[in-house]
Amino acid sequence: VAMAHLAGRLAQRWCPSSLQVISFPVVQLHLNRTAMRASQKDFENAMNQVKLLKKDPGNEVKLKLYSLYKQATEGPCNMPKPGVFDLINKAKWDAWNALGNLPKETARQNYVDLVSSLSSSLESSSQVEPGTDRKSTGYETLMVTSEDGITKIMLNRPTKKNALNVEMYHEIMHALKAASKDDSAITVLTGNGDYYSSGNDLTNFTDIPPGGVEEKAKNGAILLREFVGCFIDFPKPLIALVNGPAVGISVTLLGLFDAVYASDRATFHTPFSHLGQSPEGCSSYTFPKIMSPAKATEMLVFGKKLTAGEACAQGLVTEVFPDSTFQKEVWTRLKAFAKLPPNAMRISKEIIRNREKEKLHAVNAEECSVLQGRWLSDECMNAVVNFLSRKSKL
Ligand SMILES: CCCC/C=C/CC(=O)SCCNC(=O)CCNC(=O)[C@H](O)C(C)(C)COP(=O)(O)OP(=O)(O)OC[C@H]1O[C@@H](n2cnc3c(N)ncnc32)[C@H](O)[C@@H]1OP(=O)(O)O
Repeated sequence: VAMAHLAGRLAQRWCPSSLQVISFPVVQLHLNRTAMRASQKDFENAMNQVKLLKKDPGNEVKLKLYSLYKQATEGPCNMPKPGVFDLINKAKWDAWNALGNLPKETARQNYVDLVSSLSSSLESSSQVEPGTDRKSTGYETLMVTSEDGITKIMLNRPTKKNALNVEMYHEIMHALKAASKDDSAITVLTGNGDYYSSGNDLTNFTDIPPGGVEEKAKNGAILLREFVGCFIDFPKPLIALVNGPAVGISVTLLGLFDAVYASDRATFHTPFSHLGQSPEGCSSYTFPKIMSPAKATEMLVFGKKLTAGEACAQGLVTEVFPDSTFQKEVWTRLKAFAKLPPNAMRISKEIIRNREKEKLHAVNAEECSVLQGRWLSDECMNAVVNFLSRKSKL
Protein backbone atom coordinates (compact mmCIF):
# COMPACT_ATOMS: atom_id res chain seq x y z
CA VAL A 1 0.00 0.00 0.00
CA ALA A 2 2.16 2.80 -1.22
CA MET A 3 -0.39 5.53 -1.04
CA ALA A 4 -0.83 8.17 -3.65
CA HIS A 5 -0.22 11.30 -1.68
CA LEU A 6 2.63 9.87 0.37
CA ALA A 7 4.15 8.42 -2.74
CA GLY A 8 3.61 11.77 -4.38
CA ARG A 9 5.33 13.47 -1.46
CA LEU A 10 8.23 11.08 -1.74
CA ALA A 11 8.51 11.67 -5.44
CA GLN A 12 8.38 15.42 -4.87
CA ARG A 13 10.96 15.22 -2.14
CA TRP A 14 13.44 13.26 -4.17
CA CYS A 15 12.48 13.79 -7.74
CA PRO A 16 10.11 16.70 -8.35
CA SER A 17 10.01 16.16 -12.11
CA SER A 18 8.84 12.57 -11.69
CA LEU A 19 5.48 13.88 -10.50
CA GLN A 20 4.67 14.74 -14.08
CA VAL A 21 5.19 11.22 -15.30
CA ILE A 22 3.46 9.42 -12.46
CA SER A 23 -0.23 9.36 -12.86
CA PHE A 24 -1.98 7.47 -10.09
CA PRO A 25 -4.95 5.63 -11.39
CA VAL A 26 -7.73 5.47 -8.85
CA VAL A 27 -8.57 1.90 -8.04
CA GLN A 28 -12.28 1.46 -8.26
CA LEU A 29 -13.43 -0.16 -5.05
CA HIS A 30 -16.04 -2.58 -6.17
CA LEU A 31 -18.74 -4.04 -4.04
CA ASN A 32 -17.48 -6.68 -1.72
CA ARG A 33 -19.39 -9.71 -2.85
CA THR A 34 -18.72 -11.52 0.38
CA ALA A 35 -20.44 -8.70 2.21
CA MET A 36 -23.47 -8.84 -0.08
CA ARG A 37 -26.68 -10.11 1.44
CA ALA A 38 -29.27 -11.89 -0.67
CA SER A 39 -32.62 -10.10 -0.60
CA GLN A 40 -35.96 -11.88 -0.16
CA LYS A 41 -36.44 -11.40 -3.91
CA ASP A 42 -33.09 -13.12 -4.68
CA PHE A 43 -34.18 -15.95 -2.40
CA GLU A 44 -37.54 -16.33 -4.14
CA ASN A 45 -35.84 -16.24 -7.54
CA ALA A 46 -33.46 -18.95 -6.39
CA MET A 47 -36.38 -21.12 -5.24
CA ASN A 48 -37.93 -20.77 -8.69
CA GLN A 49 -34.60 -21.51 -10.36
CA VAL A 50 -34.32 -24.79 -8.44
CA LYS A 51 -37.58 -25.95 -10.02
CA LEU A 52 -36.13 -25.25 -13.46
CA LEU A 53 -32.96 -27.29 -13.04
CA LYS A 54 -32.83 -29.75 -15.89
CA LYS A 55 -30.63 -32.28 -14.16
CA ASP A 56 -31.05 -33.85 -10.74
CA PRO A 57 -28.29 -32.34 -8.57
CA GLY A 58 -28.05 -35.49 -6.43
CA ASN A 59 -29.14 -36.29 -2.89
CA GLU A 60 -26.29 -34.57 -1.11
CA VAL A 61 -26.97 -31.25 -2.80
CA LYS A 62 -30.72 -31.64 -2.37
CA LEU A 63 -30.21 -32.14 1.37
CA LYS A 64 -28.06 -29.04 1.47
CA LEU A 65 -30.74 -27.06 -0.35
CA TYR A 66 -33.41 -28.39 1.99
CA SER A 67 -31.47 -27.55 5.14
CA LEU A 68 -30.55 -24.04 3.96
CA TYR A 69 -34.16 -23.40 2.95
CA LYS A 70 -35.45 -24.49 6.36
CA GLN A 71 -32.80 -22.49 8.20
CA ALA A 72 -33.50 -19.40 6.08
CA THR A 73 -37.25 -19.57 6.62
CA GLU A 74 -37.63 -21.07 10.11
CA GLY A 75 -34.25 -20.64 11.80
CA PRO A 76 -32.50 -23.43 13.74
CA CYS A 77 -33.92 -26.94 13.55
CA ASN A 78 -37.12 -27.11 15.61
CA MET A 79 -38.44 -30.56 14.73
CA PRO A 80 -38.28 -33.62 16.97
CA LYS A 81 -35.59 -36.04 15.80
CA PRO A 82 -37.12 -38.77 13.58
CA GLY A 83 -36.60 -42.42 14.48
CA VAL A 84 -33.58 -44.30 13.13
CA PHE A 85 -35.68 -46.25 10.63
CA ASP A 86 -37.27 -43.13 9.16
CA LEU A 87 -34.23 -42.77 6.93
CA ILE A 88 -35.31 -39.94 4.68
CA ASN A 89 -36.67 -37.66 7.38
CA LYS A 90 -33.68 -38.48 9.57
CA ALA A 91 -31.28 -37.41 6.79
CA LYS A 92 -33.23 -34.18 6.36
CA TRP A 93 -33.30 -33.55 10.08
CA ASP A 94 -29.55 -34.21 10.35
CA ALA A 95 -28.79 -31.79 7.53
CA TRP A 96 -30.92 -29.04 9.05
CA ASN A 97 -29.73 -29.66 12.59
CA ALA A 98 -26.09 -29.51 11.40
CA LEU A 99 -26.57 -25.83 10.54
CA GLY A 100 -26.85 -25.08 14.26
CA ASN A 101 -27.43 -21.39 14.88
CA LEU A 102 -26.47 -20.20 11.41
CA PRO A 103 -28.27 -16.85 11.01
CA LYS A 104 -31.29 -16.82 8.69
CA GLU A 105 -29.68 -14.19 6.41
CA THR A 106 -26.51 -16.27 6.00
CA ALA A 107 -28.56 -19.37 5.21
CA ARG A 108 -30.52 -17.36 2.65
CA GLN A 109 -27.28 -16.11 1.06
CA ASN A 110 -25.80 -19.61 1.03
CA TYR A 111 -28.96 -20.96 -0.57
CA VAL A 112 -28.83 -18.30 -3.29
CA ASP A 113 -25.10 -18.96 -3.90
CA LEU A 114 -25.64 -22.71 -4.07
CA VAL A 115 -28.52 -22.39 -6.54
CA SER A 116 -26.51 -19.98 -8.63
CA SER A 117 -23.55 -22.38 -8.79
CA LEU A 118 -25.93 -25.23 -9.67
CA SER A 119 -27.66 -23.21 -12.34
CA SER A 120 -24.40 -22.30 -14.00
CA SER A 121 -23.13 -25.86 -13.92
CA LEU A 122 -26.30 -27.90 -14.49
CA GLU A 123 -28.54 -25.65 -16.56
CA SER A 124 -25.94 -25.13 -19.23
CA SER A 125 -25.06 -28.82 -19.38
CA SER A 126 -27.86 -29.29 -21.83
CA GLN A 127 -26.78 -26.33 -23.92
CA VAL A 128 -23.11 -26.95 -24.55
CA GLU A 129 -21.23 -29.53 -26.46
CA PRO A 130 -19.79 -32.30 -24.28
CA GLY A 131 -16.30 -31.37 -23.22
CA THR A 132 -16.95 -27.65 -23.54
CA ASP A 133 -16.45 -25.60 -20.41
CA ARG A 134 -19.52 -24.15 -18.75
CA LYS A 135 -18.95 -20.57 -17.81
CA SER A 136 -20.38 -18.89 -14.77
CA THR A 137 -21.03 -15.24 -15.34
CA GLY A 138 -20.86 -12.26 -13.05
CA TYR A 139 -17.11 -12.04 -12.54
CA GLU A 140 -15.10 -9.13 -13.90
CA THR A 141 -11.63 -10.49 -13.28
CA LEU A 142 -12.12 -14.26 -13.36
CA MET A 143 -13.46 -16.97 -15.59
CA VAL A 144 -15.08 -19.66 -13.48
CA THR A 145 -16.21 -22.86 -15.11
CA SER A 146 -17.38 -26.25 -13.93
CA GLU A 147 -16.93 -29.44 -15.92
CA ASP A 148 -16.30 -33.11 -15.20
CA GLY A 149 -16.38 -32.60 -11.44
CA ILE A 150 -13.78 -29.83 -11.60
CA THR A 151 -14.34 -26.15 -10.87
CA LYS A 152 -11.74 -24.07 -12.64
CA ILE A 153 -11.04 -20.54 -11.43
CA MET A 154 -9.03 -18.71 -14.06
CA LEU A 155 -7.41 -15.36 -13.32
CA ASN A 156 -8.50 -13.26 -16.25
CA ARG A 157 -6.59 -10.00 -16.57
CA PRO A 158 -4.08 -11.21 -19.16
CA THR A 159 -3.19 -7.70 -20.33
CA LYS A 160 -2.06 -6.92 -16.76
CA LYS A 161 -0.31 -10.28 -16.40
CA ASN A 162 -3.16 -11.32 -14.09
CA ALA A 163 -2.11 -8.88 -11.37
CA LEU A 164 -4.49 -9.13 -8.42
CA ASN A 165 -6.46 -5.92 -8.02
CA VAL A 166 -8.86 -5.35 -5.13
CA GLU A 167 -11.79 -6.63 -7.12
CA MET A 168 -9.92 -9.81 -8.00
CA TYR A 169 -9.14 -10.52 -4.33
CA HIS A 170 -12.86 -10.28 -3.57
CA GLU A 171 -13.88 -12.32 -6.59
CA ILE A 172 -11.42 -15.10 -5.81
CA MET A 173 -12.79 -15.30 -2.26
CA HIS A 174 -16.29 -15.43 -3.65
CA ALA A 175 -15.39 -18.10 -6.22
CA LEU A 176 -13.64 -20.22 -3.59
CA LYS A 177 -16.63 -20.03 -1.28
CA ALA A 178 -18.95 -21.02 -4.12
CA ALA A 179 -16.61 -23.85 -5.18
CA SER A 180 -16.47 -25.17 -1.64
CA LYS A 181 -20.24 -25.62 -1.79
CA ASP A 182 -20.79 -26.70 -5.38
CA ASP A 183 -20.94 -30.30 -6.56
CA SER A 184 -17.42 -30.43 -7.98
CA ALA A 185 -14.88 -32.78 -6.43
CA ILE A 186 -11.77 -30.64 -6.92
CA THR A 187 -10.95 -27.01 -7.60
CA VAL A 188 -8.25 -25.63 -9.86
CA LEU A 189 -6.68 -22.16 -10.00
CA THR A 190 -4.86 -21.06 -13.12
CA GLY A 191 -4.09 -17.97 -15.21
CA ASN A 192 -5.26 -16.81 -18.61
CA GLY A 193 -2.57 -15.72 -21.08
CA ASP A 194 1.19 -15.95 -20.78
CA TYR A 195 1.43 -15.32 -17.01
CA TYR A 196 0.04 -17.25 -14.07
CA SER A 197 0.04 -13.98 -12.13
CA SER A 198 2.30 -10.99 -11.54
CA GLY A 199 1.13 -10.83 -7.93
CA ASN A 200 -0.39 -7.91 -6.12
CA ASP A 201 -1.50 -5.15 -8.48
CA LEU A 202 0.77 -2.30 -7.51
CA THR A 203 -1.91 0.26 -8.34
CA ASN A 204 -3.79 -1.12 -5.32
CA PHE A 205 -1.50 1.16 -3.38
CA THR A 206 -2.79 4.33 -4.92
CA ASP A 207 -6.37 4.90 -3.85
CA ILE A 208 -6.20 6.60 -0.47
CA PRO A 209 -9.31 6.64 1.72
CA PRO A 210 -10.27 9.69 3.82
CA GLY A 211 -8.53 8.10 6.83
CA GLY A 212 -5.19 8.40 5.00
CA VAL A 213 -2.34 6.02 4.47
CA GLU A 214 -2.63 4.29 7.83
CA GLU A 215 -6.22 3.39 7.11
CA LYS A 216 -5.24 2.18 3.65
CA ALA A 217 -2.58 -0.09 5.15
CA LYS A 218 -4.99 -1.34 7.80
CA ASN A 219 -7.67 -2.14 5.20
CA GLY A 220 -5.07 -3.89 3.05
CA ALA A 221 -4.04 -6.08 5.96
CA ILE A 222 -7.67 -6.97 6.73
CA LEU A 223 -8.30 -7.88 3.10
CA LEU A 224 -5.12 -9.93 2.86
CA ARG A 225 -5.87 -11.82 6.06
CA GLU A 226 -9.37 -12.72 4.91
CA PHE A 227 -8.08 -13.66 1.44
CA VAL A 228 -5.34 -15.99 2.67
CA GLY A 229 -7.76 -17.40 5.27
CA CYS A 230 -9.98 -18.65 2.41
CA PHE A 231 -7.07 -20.74 1.09
CA ILE A 232 -6.24 -22.09 4.55
CA ASP A 233 -9.84 -23.17 5.08
CA PHE A 234 -10.68 -24.40 1.59
CA PRO A 235 -12.17 -27.86 2.18
CA LYS A 236 -11.69 -29.66 -1.16
CA PRO A 237 -8.49 -30.59 -2.99
CA LEU A 238 -7.15 -27.33 -4.43
CA ILE A 239 -4.74 -27.58 -7.33
CA ALA A 240 -2.68 -24.84 -8.97
CA LEU A 241 -1.93 -25.05 -12.69
CA VAL A 242 0.96 -22.64 -13.05
CA ASN A 243 0.79 -21.87 -16.76
CA GLY A 244 3.53 -19.23 -16.79
CA PRO A 245 5.60 -16.92 -14.58
CA ALA A 246 4.31 -16.38 -11.06
CA VAL A 247 5.25 -13.46 -8.81
CA GLY A 248 4.67 -12.42 -5.20
CA ILE A 249 1.49 -13.55 -3.53
CA SER A 250 0.66 -15.93 -6.40
CA VAL A 251 3.82 -17.85 -5.46
CA THR A 252 3.53 -17.74 -1.68
CA LEU A 253 -0.02 -19.08 -1.76
CA LEU A 254 1.21 -22.23 -3.52
CA GLY A 255 2.31 -23.55 -0.12
CA LEU A 256 -1.40 -23.77 0.78
CA PHE A 257 -2.40 -25.78 -2.32
CA ASP A 258 -2.72 -29.54 -2.27
CA ALA A 259 -0.85 -30.01 -5.55
CA VAL A 260 0.98 -27.65 -7.90
CA TYR A 261 1.47 -28.54 -11.57
CA ALA A 262 3.64 -26.24 -13.64
CA SER A 263 4.51 -25.64 -17.26
CA ASP A 264 8.25 -25.59 -17.89
CA ARG A 265 7.72 -21.93 -18.88
CA ALA A 266 6.75 -21.03 -15.32
CA THR A 267 9.09 -19.18 -12.98
CA PHE A 268 8.63 -18.47 -9.28
CA HIS A 269 9.67 -15.10 -7.91
CA THR A 270 9.06 -13.49 -4.53
CA PRO A 271 11.02 -10.21 -4.61
CA PHE A 272 9.72 -8.95 -1.28
CA SER A 273 12.94 -7.27 -0.16
CA HIS A 274 13.25 -5.51 -3.52
CA LEU A 275 9.76 -4.16 -2.94
CA GLY A 276 10.40 -3.20 0.69
CA GLN A 277 7.85 -5.80 1.73
CA SER A 278 7.78 -9.05 3.68
CA PRO A 279 6.41 -12.55 3.03
CA GLU A 280 2.70 -13.35 3.12
CA GLY A 281 0.41 -16.24 2.20
CA CYS A 282 1.83 -18.16 5.20
CA SER A 283 5.06 -18.62 3.23
CA SER A 284 7.20 -17.63 6.22
CA TYR A 285 5.97 -20.91 7.71
CA THR A 286 5.23 -23.15 4.70
CA PHE A 287 8.34 -22.42 2.61
CA PRO A 288 10.97 -23.34 5.24
CA LYS A 289 9.00 -26.54 5.90
CA ILE A 290 8.70 -27.36 2.20
CA MET A 291 12.19 -26.51 1.02
CA SER A 292 14.45 -25.98 4.09
CA PRO A 293 15.01 -22.67 5.86
CA ALA A 294 18.03 -21.72 3.74
CA LYS A 295 16.29 -22.30 0.40
CA ALA A 296 13.27 -20.38 1.71
CA THR A 297 15.58 -17.52 2.69
CA GLU A 298 17.02 -17.42 -0.82
CA MET A 299 13.53 -16.95 -2.20
CA LEU A 300 11.74 -14.89 0.43
CA VAL A 301 14.60 -12.71 1.66
CA PHE A 302 16.98 -12.50 -1.30
CA GLY A 303 14.30 -12.72 -4.00
CA LYS A 304 15.92 -15.57 -5.93
CA LYS A 305 13.79 -16.48 -8.93
CA LEU A 306 13.34 -20.24 -9.46
CA THR A 307 12.72 -22.09 -12.69
CA ALA A 308 9.93 -24.65 -12.70
CA GLY A 309 12.51 -27.44 -12.48
CA GLU A 310 14.18 -25.83 -9.46
CA ALA A 311 10.84 -25.22 -7.76
CA CYS A 312 9.98 -28.88 -8.31
CA ALA A 313 13.31 -30.05 -6.93
CA GLN A 314 12.61 -27.94 -3.82
CA GLY A 315 9.13 -29.37 -3.32
CA LEU A 316 7.14 -26.23 -4.08
CA VAL A 317 5.96 -27.70 -7.39
CA THR A 318 4.60 -31.23 -7.59
CA GLU A 319 5.42 -31.92 -11.23
CA VAL A 320 6.61 -30.01 -14.30
CA PHE A 321 5.29 -30.60 -17.84
CA PRO A 322 6.58 -29.40 -21.21
CA ASP A 323 4.59 -26.30 -22.11
CA SER A 324 3.48 -27.87 -25.41
CA THR A 325 1.65 -30.72 -23.64
CA PHE A 326 0.96 -29.05 -20.28
CA GLN A 327 -2.79 -28.48 -20.67
CA LYS A 328 -3.50 -31.86 -22.22
CA GLU A 329 -1.52 -33.83 -19.65
CA VAL A 330 -2.72 -32.05 -16.54
CA TRP A 331 -6.38 -32.06 -17.53
CA THR A 332 -6.28 -35.79 -18.25
CA ARG A 333 -4.85 -36.30 -14.81
CA LEU A 334 -7.29 -33.92 -13.10
CA LYS A 335 -10.29 -35.59 -14.72
CA ALA A 336 -9.14 -38.92 -13.28
CA PHE A 337 -8.72 -37.36 -9.81
CA ALA A 338 -12.18 -35.82 -10.03
CA LYS A 339 -13.72 -39.28 -10.43
CA LEU A 340 -12.49 -40.37 -7.00
CA PRO A 341 -15.09 -40.38 -4.21
CA PRO A 342 -15.38 -36.69 -3.26
CA ASN A 343 -16.18 -37.21 0.40
CA ALA A 344 -13.15 -39.42 0.91
CA MET A 345 -10.95 -36.75 -0.70
CA ARG A 346 -12.44 -34.01 1.46
CA ILE A 347 -11.97 -36.02 4.62
CA SER A 348 -8.40 -36.95 3.75
CA LYS A 349 -7.59 -33.31 3.05
CA GLU A 350 -9.24 -32.30 6.31
CA ILE A 351 -7.14 -34.70 8.33
CA ILE A 352 -3.95 -33.39 6.72
CA ARG A 353 -4.91 -29.71 7.00
CA ASN A 354 -6.55 -29.72 10.42
CA ARG A 355 -3.29 -30.47 12.14
CA GLU A 356 -1.87 -27.22 10.75
CA LYS A 357 -4.90 -24.96 10.57
CA GLU A 358 -4.54 -23.12 13.85
CA LYS A 359 -0.87 -22.50 13.21
CA LEU A 360 -1.53 -21.29 9.66
CA HIS A 361 -4.14 -18.79 10.83
CA ALA A 362 -1.75 -17.49 13.47
CA VAL A 363 1.05 -17.13 10.90
CA ASN A 364 -1.33 -15.39 8.50
CA ALA A 365 -2.34 -12.88 11.18
CA GLU A 366 1.28 -12.16 12.06
CA GLU A 367 2.39 -11.77 8.43
CA CYS A 368 -0.45 -9.34 7.71
CA SER A 369 0.37 -7.26 10.74
CA VAL A 370 4.07 -7.05 9.76
CA LEU A 371 3.15 -6.17 6.17
CA GLN A 372 0.82 -3.43 7.35
CA GLY A 373 3.89 -1.73 8.83
CA ARG A 374 6.01 -2.43 5.74
CA TRP A 375 3.44 -0.77 3.45
CA LEU A 376 4.01 2.47 5.35
CA SER A 377 7.78 2.31 4.91
CA ASP A 378 9.80 4.51 2.57
CA GLU A 379 11.39 1.36 1.13
CA CYS A 380 8.03 0.04 0.00
CA MET A 381 6.74 3.37 -1.27
CA ASN A 382 9.87 3.98 -3.31
CA ALA A 383 9.54 0.58 -4.97
CA VAL A 384 5.91 1.20 -5.89
CA VAL A 385 6.62 4.71 -7.15
CA ASN A 386 9.45 3.35 -9.27
CA PHE A 387 7.23 0.71 -10.81
CA LEU A 388 4.35 3.09 -11.44
CA SER A 389 6.67 5.67 -12.98
CA ARG A 390 8.03 2.83 -15.15
CA LYS A 391 11.48 3.24 -13.66
CA SER A 392 11.77 -0.36 -12.62
CA LYS A 393 10.46 -3.80 -13.35
CA LEU A 394 11.38 -7.07 -11.78
C1 LIG B 1 -3.75 -6.26 -0.42
C2 LIG B 1 -2.92 -7.51 -0.45
C3 LIG B 1 -1.48 -7.29 -0.80
C4 LIG B 1 -0.70 -8.55 -0.88
C5 LIG B 1 0.72 -8.33 -1.22
C6 LIG B 1 1.38 -9.10 -2.08
C7 LIG B 1 2.81 -8.87 -2.43
C8 LIG B 1 3.14 -9.17 -3.86
O1 LIG B 1 2.43 -9.79 -4.60
S1 LIG B 1 4.62 -8.53 -4.37
C9 LIG B 1 4.64 -8.72 -6.12
C10 LIG B 1 4.13 -7.49 -6.82
N1 LIG B 1 4.35 -7.62 -8.24
C11 LIG B 1 5.32 -6.99 -8.90
O2 LIG B 1 6.10 -6.27 -8.35
C12 LIG B 1 5.34 -7.20 -10.40
C13 LIG B 1 5.38 -5.90 -11.13
N2 LIG B 1 5.39 -6.16 -12.58
C14 LIG B 1 6.54 -6.28 -13.28
O3 LIG B 1 7.63 -6.20 -12.77
C15 LIG B 1 6.40 -6.57 -14.75
O4 LIG B 1 5.15 -6.08 -15.18
C16 LIG B 1 6.49 -8.07 -15.09
C17 LIG B 1 7.93 -8.54 -14.86
C18 LIG B 1 5.54 -8.89 -14.23
C19 LIG B 1 6.10 -8.31 -16.57
O5 LIG B 1 6.93 -7.50 -17.39
P1 LIG B 1 6.63 -7.40 -18.96
O6 LIG B 1 7.61 -6.46 -19.54
O7 LIG B 1 6.51 -8.75 -19.55
O8 LIG B 1 5.15 -6.79 -19.04
P2 LIG B 1 4.69 -5.31 -18.64
O9 LIG B 1 4.63 -4.46 -19.87
O10 LIG B 1 5.47 -4.79 -17.50
O11 LIG B 1 3.21 -5.60 -18.07
C20 LIG B 1 2.06 -5.58 -18.92
C21 LIG B 1 1.02 -4.72 -18.23
O12 LIG B 1 0.71 -5.30 -16.98
C22 LIG B 1 0.91 -4.36 -15.93
N3 LIG B 1 1.34 -5.08 -14.72
C23 LIG B 1 2.07 -6.20 -14.66
N4 LIG B 1 2.25 -6.55 -13.39
C24 LIG B 1 1.61 -5.65 -12.63
C25 LIG B 1 1.42 -5.50 -11.23
N5 LIG B 1 1.92 -6.38 -10.34
N6 LIG B 1 0.72 -4.46 -10.80
C26 LIG B 1 0.17 -3.58 -11.66
N7 LIG B 1 0.31 -3.67 -13.01
C27 LIG B 1 1.02 -4.70 -13.48
C28 LIG B 1 1.99 -3.45 -16.46
O13 LIG B 1 1.94 -2.23 -15.77
C29 LIG B 1 1.54 -3.33 -17.90
O14 LIG B 1 0.42 -2.46 -17.93
P3 LIG B 1 0.27 -1.38 -19.10
O15 LIG B 1 0.23 -2.14 -20.37
O16 LIG B 1 -1.00 -0.65 -18.79
O17 LIG B 1 1.49 -0.51 -19.00
